[in-house]
Amino acid sequence: QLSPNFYATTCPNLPTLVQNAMRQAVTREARMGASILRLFFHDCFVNGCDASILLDDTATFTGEKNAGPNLNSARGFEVIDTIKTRVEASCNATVSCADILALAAREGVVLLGGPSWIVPLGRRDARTASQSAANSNLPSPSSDLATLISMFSAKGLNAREMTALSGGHTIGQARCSLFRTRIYNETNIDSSFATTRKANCPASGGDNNLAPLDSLTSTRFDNNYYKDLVARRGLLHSDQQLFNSGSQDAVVRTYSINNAAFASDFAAAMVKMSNLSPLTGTNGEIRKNCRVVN
Ligand code: HEM
Ligand SMILES: [Ca+2]
Ligand SMILES: [Ca+2]
Repeated sequence: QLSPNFYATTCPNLPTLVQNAMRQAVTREARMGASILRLFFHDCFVNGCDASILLDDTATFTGEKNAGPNLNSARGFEVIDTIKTRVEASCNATVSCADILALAAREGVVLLGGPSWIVPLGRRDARTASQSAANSNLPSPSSDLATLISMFSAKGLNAREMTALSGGHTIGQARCSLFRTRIYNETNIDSSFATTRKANCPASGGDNNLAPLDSLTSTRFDNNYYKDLVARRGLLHSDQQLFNSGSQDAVVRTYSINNAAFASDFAAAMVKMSNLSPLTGTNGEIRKNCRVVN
């Protein structure tokens, strides 16, 4: 139902506008490519790719930004605002925030050296958001493999697609509070890796100290994340679950030695995720400002 050509006549320079703004943002801070990718994931898993995550809370509206997985964690909203402002200047009241986020996520990945894919377009923006769905539909870093598989399966994504999408952790950072238990209490971890991470993540305090999700190339979209998993250097409990004598070990091994296989599976799974229950036709709206309903 979505189509890559949706704005071909109504906003032909849309891809260029998004690309240029993302290039500026990622040049300023490489991590922004990661942050925008994560925003898109957190949008799509909560009532579909409808830009629900972009809505600000107000006195009378509870959105998703303060849900557990997003609070003090989701970032990059200003970049989406900048893109939206430029797109409105060029194609007034035409392009949804949901489509801008989908395009920006791809650009971030491409700018950091990852695969490209064709983004289906024509999503419209939600007039609602759900903090409770954000709390219940997004996986936690303490999730076990069975939970990860079932949460992705609930979104129509199989275990292999879950493992490929988790490769999003080849870029970006995580806070100490979310990996402390892993580095202090778990045994399926490389001991020198644990020691290194403990230096910037004390047993108590330093909750917001950051560490790279990929130990070597956190600003490069490559397959090193899977090499880390094979070496038991997964940062999050949920990461190492993908390589812990379970059903995904073989897939992780394949991706760890075959970047092309990872890149192509990741791209295909991103397209699938980007099709999660979009609002189309006359449903939803084209928001003027991504932070508020019209
Ligand atoms: C499989 C289940 C997943 C879990 C449990 C999970 C969990 C997390 C956690 C806990 C963080 C760090 C947040 C913080 O420190 O505040 C994080 C960061 C990140 N996640 Fe995931 N994630 C999952 C899947 C994904 C997927 C499917 C993608 C994208 C395709 C993704 C992309 C990212 C990125 C890029 C970052 C870094 C963001 C930044 O540096 O701003 N994650 N994730
Ligand atoms: Ca959503
Ligand atoms: Ca990497």
